[in-house]
Formats: sequence, structure tokens, C-alpha cells
Amino acid sequence: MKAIAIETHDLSLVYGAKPAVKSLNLTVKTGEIFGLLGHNGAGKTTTVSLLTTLLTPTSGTASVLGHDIVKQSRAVQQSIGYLPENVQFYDNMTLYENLEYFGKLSGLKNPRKRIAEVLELLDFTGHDNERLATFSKGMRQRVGIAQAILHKPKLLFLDEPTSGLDPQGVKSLRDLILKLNKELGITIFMNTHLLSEVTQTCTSIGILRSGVLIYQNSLADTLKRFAGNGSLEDIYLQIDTTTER
Ligand SMILES: Nc1ncnc2c1ncn2[C@@H]1O[C@H](COP(=O)(O)OP(=O)(O)OP(=O)(O)O)[C@@H](O)[C@H]1O
Repeated sequence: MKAIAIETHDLSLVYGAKPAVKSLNLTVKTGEIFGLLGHNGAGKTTTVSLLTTLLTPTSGTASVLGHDIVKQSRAVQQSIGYLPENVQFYDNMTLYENLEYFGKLSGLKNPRKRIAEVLELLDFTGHDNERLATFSKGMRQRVGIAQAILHKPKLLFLDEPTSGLDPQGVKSLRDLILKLNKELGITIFMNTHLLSEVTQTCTSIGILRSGVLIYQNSLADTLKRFAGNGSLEDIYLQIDTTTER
């Protein structure tokens, strides 16, 4: 049986008086590529912010790679990588300088060696002395993944990683996500509303609606269970409209 990477129990977050995540009970096993789906404002980013310890829950608990997100937040931070939706870099610095900066922030002892490994892994060899100002959005997202994996995390959180990319950028990022999962064994937790991405990348999915997890299952079981109901888009709409509000 696979170990559990993420487990939440009645995890909730209220912004002022507004509940954004409501009693979330979610399990993600190690080795999965988990896709968290939902409309804009469903609570996906808030969920990732809780699991990455950027936000403290109003109530409930969660463990990430066996560490409690509140009591052991430092251990969580050390074992995960995170690509936020709008990752910021120093455009006037080169790719190498940006990665060196992030490597130092995450306490890397030998950044030079690790940066060279990551540049090769991400097919960036030869670009290390180019300024980030010259990079396309797709390349910048890959730099975002490079900074997120510098410290060799076992679990990677990606917030809408392919949003705003052209088809070539989407494909390149999708291939990279699959490579990180298959070759390096990194568990991936990905927020998305691109259903086409989910079918080509994820092994399991969850659907959030107004802060409530209304569905969680493997992608294979979902497609089997709703066989004959059309594309994943049709299935998503069916789950969304037939689940009690
Ligand atoms: N800092 C904040 N203060 C108050 N309300 C917030 C804050 N951040 C998010 N919200 C609200 O919480 C709800 C969930 O937002 P969240 O960003 O988690 O959703 P999302 O599913 O990630 O949406 P999107 O796909 O648009 O990024 C939304 O109604 C949003 O307006």
C-alpha cells in the first residue's frame, strides 16, 4: 500500500467572516499527480497556502509528508517545493544568479553543483548566463519549477502551472511535470482549471466547490465510473451540477 503524502482533517480557513475552505478531508498518496479542480474562487489557492504553511488554519489539522502543518511548519517547508501562480524573479539577474539566490535562501550547501544538475534536468544548459528579462512565459514557469526543486523536495505544489502558456509552453511544462514524477519520484499537487491538462497529467483528482470538496477519486476510476458520459469536461460539469449544494 502506498504511503500517504497529504492528509487533512476538517481543515478550514475563514478570511474575516468569509469561509474559503470548509472542513476539508483530503488524502493524497505518495507518487500521485493530484489535480485540484474548481471554478475561480473555489478555494484552490487557499488550500495550497494552508498545505504549504503560508496560511494558518482557522480550525482542523493537516499533515504533509508526516509533518503537522502548524506544529512542524519548518519541517514541512524543508520537504516541499512550491510554484505559486505568479512567481516573481529578478529580471535583471541571469538564470544562474536567480537560482543561486533561491538556493541560498533554501540553505543549499553547494549551490553551484546542484544548480548545474537542475539546469540539465530542465534542459536549460547553455542559458545560465542569460537575463530572465529575455525569457518567455513558458521558460519562466520552468525557472519557477527549477527554484522549487533546488533543495530536492519529495512533494511539489504547483498553482495553475500552465495558465497563460502557449500550446508549446503547455506541452513542455506537462512533459516536465511527468518527468519529475516518473524519474525523480516527486509527488505533485497541482491546482488547475484546465481539464485537458488533468487527463494528460493527473493520476487522481479532487473537485472543490465554494470551499467544499465535493469529489475525490483516481482519474482512472472517474473515467470508468462515468464511462459513456463524454469528456472529463462533461463529467466535471455533471459532478458539479448533481452534487447537493
Ligand atoms: N486574502 C483574502 N482575503 C479575503 N478573501 C480572500 C482572500 N484570498 C482569497 N479570498 C477569497 O476566498 C475565496 C477562495 O479564493 P482562492 O483564491 O482560494 O480560490 P481559487 O479557487 O484559487 O480561485 P482562482 O482559480 O481564481 O485562483 C474567494 O472567494 C476569494 O475571493
